[in-house]
Amino acid sequence: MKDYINNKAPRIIISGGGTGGHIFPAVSIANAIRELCPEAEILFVGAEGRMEMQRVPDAGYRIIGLPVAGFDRQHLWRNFSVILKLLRSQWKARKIIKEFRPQVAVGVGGYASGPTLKTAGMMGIPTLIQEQNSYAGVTNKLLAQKADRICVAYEGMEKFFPSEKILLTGNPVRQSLLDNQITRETAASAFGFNPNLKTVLVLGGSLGARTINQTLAAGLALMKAHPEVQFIWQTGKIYIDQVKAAITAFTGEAVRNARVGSIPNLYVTDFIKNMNNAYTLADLVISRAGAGSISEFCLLGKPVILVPSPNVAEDHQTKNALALVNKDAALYVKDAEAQEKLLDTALETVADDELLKQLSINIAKLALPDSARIIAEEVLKLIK
Ligand SMILES: CC(=O)N[C@H]1[C@@H](OP(=O)(O)OP(=O)(O)OC[C@H]2O[C@@H](n3ccc(=O)[nH]c3=O)[C@H](O)[C@@H]2O)O[C@H](CO)[C@@H](O)[C@@H]1O
Repeated sequence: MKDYINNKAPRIIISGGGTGGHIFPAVSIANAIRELCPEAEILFVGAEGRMEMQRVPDAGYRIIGLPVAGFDRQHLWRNFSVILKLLRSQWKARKIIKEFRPQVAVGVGGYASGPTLKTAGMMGIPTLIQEQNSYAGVTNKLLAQKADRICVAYEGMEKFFPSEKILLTGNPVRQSLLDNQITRETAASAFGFNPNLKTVLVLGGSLGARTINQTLAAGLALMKAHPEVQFIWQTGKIYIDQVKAAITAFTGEAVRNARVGSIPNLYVTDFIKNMNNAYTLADLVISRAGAGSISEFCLLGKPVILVPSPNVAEDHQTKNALALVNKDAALYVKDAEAQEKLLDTALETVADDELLKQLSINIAKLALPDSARIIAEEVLKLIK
């Protein structure tokens, strides 16, 4: 790597955030840069008050927050304060860039990345953007003209970006998920579960999913009636109290340490920190169709039922999901049909070993490995 950088420690800004879907790839890219070039200085720039302000320092990196906020696409008249925040953020980004003097800036999407990447581009600093989804986000589309390199995870992204800048790298996934050596027994004991029973992992993405939570809350009796299947249910931080209240209303018991005495096959939590345990134990996953989650399912060969969120920009989760469903690599339940179909489909699927095996084989074919390292190399190449 030294020849890229003339023996000087490279300084790199990584910007983006808002949800885990942008933050986790950013941290993976930073780790891969550190691995290739341990002396690299890396500074994150995110949005004040958002998830990255906690998760990035947890991962061992410094982050500065901008007062940036997302546009309200439904009520345009409410955006006056958003424009002011954007101007203040651009001014602050300029100050950060002048002080830190990065040789390259990396944008991982989300409105948090807009001011820093735009300012870096205007100041003549090379930029690389990473798009996780099969339908490009608005911030990345705006940044694309000035970007030097655009790393994508799906084919056909020429619809959104200049084709000569595109590189198909896949989405970076936390390395620890791929190096996982945990046994099924150890994983089961983390949830107080039996390693010999089938397990369904229910994920709502980094923030949780209302429909999936409502569906499981309405399906407590069905889960209780199937003690041969264990459920790990991740609700998201904003829904955990509602979910616990629904469980208590059904059982008459409080949820203690994620467990309920009268439904011993259920584990409920707002967020799973150790995804290794959860993935090791899961025979089937029910999930939103966030791009990062999908990349993990592909790399780990996990059979999955996707329930795309209908509330995301340009319905991009449905497009992410269909890219797999069209190759028989995942099952698909529409958000509007979840209440009616989701739990029954999950119980039928998890009992069908042949189907589980086929789904696992088909989804594993779509994996794009080594993404973080490939992107890190591209970042370092941009340093003149
Ligand atoms: C509502 C919303 O705007 N969602 C977007 C967001 O998804 P979201 O933030 O949900 O992100 P992804 O599905 O891409 O990734 C979620 C990440 O969180 C991790 N995880 C999840 C649950 C948990 O308890 N513990 C845990 O560690 C997963 O392992 C995964 O690494 O960014 C994605 C990538 O741009 C988009 O495709 C999604 O549409």
